[in-house]
Amino acid sequence: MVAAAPKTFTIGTRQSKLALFQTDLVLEALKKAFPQYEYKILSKETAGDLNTTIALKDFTSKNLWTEELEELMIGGTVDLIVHSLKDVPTLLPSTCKLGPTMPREDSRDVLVVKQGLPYKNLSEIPAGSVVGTSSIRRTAQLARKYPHLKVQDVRGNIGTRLSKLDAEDSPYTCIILAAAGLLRLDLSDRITQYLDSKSSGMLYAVGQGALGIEIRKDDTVLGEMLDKICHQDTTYSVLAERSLLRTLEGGCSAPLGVETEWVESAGSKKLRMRSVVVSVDGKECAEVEIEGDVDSAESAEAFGVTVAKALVADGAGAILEAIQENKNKQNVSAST
Ligand SMILES: NCc1[nH]cc(CCC(=O)O)c1CC(=O)O
Repeated sequence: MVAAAPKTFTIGTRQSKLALFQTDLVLEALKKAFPQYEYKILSKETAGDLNTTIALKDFTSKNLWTEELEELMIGGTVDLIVHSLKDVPTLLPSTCKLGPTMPREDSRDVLVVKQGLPYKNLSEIPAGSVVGTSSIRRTAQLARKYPHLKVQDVRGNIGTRLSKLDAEDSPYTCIILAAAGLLRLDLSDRITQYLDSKSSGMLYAVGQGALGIEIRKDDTVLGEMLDKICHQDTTYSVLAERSLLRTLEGGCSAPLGVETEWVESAGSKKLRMRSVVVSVDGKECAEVEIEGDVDSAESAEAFGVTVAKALVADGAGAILEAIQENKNKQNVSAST
């Protein structure tokens, strides 16, 4: 009798350096916890990778980075997909789900100043300078806190954005990126300033810095395996953040910033969430800071809903509606 070949799990990923690095983190953790199985990687360029000319906010399909890999998973060609959680829509195909996730990298945004320029933080950047970002969240928060700066689109993966910034004829003085990408790619020397509520008033994107590990909904084997390699604090924080985003129905293009941290309060551990919704011109803003008892997936999601309601009570609903109306108008004119 020949022994049966060990079971093989195929991990789907995008092909960017960051995506492959993150996939490797999951692969190594699985290998260590479950050495009896084999693992292989299937990497694929997605629509989001291939189209770098259209501004992100103008894409109509929300599932730019995830859809094609999900189709492979539903078809059985891959068993799990490793995403940047930030790029994963809040609503998934009905047969897919996110599993528990691994420890989060630094979740903050960072300022990266063009090579050779002397500025050490956002407040030192001179009026009229161009900040590169394609994110409506970063644009809106910059307009609110740093109205003297201009914003211009910059697309491409992290390496491409850095070259666009440093090019001699570049229009940019600086760009804003996620710390996580730079840290994971060993580019921390490019970080000029970490941005957060204290240093600059800038909050990060829901899920930023965390991995999204997607599996088939009925795959109890992989679900239990991920339980073994997961980090509960991260899993609960990002469940709360994604529940907030889903409740506001802003989708991935909402000008919504968050900042979550675990704090000791009156002898118990609580999840503190700051959150902001800003109009694109920076003139309107809803902002809250709440602490909640979070000790299960359910209470994490309920906490996200609580924060969303508080934001709406502070005016977030009107800001998001105005953005939606504007989009609808643009779509009508574009299609006639
Ligand atoms: N939207 C692109 C994207 N998706 C994930 C990251 C970085 C890593 C992360 O946030 O997990 C980035 C680049 C960036 O925003 O700088």
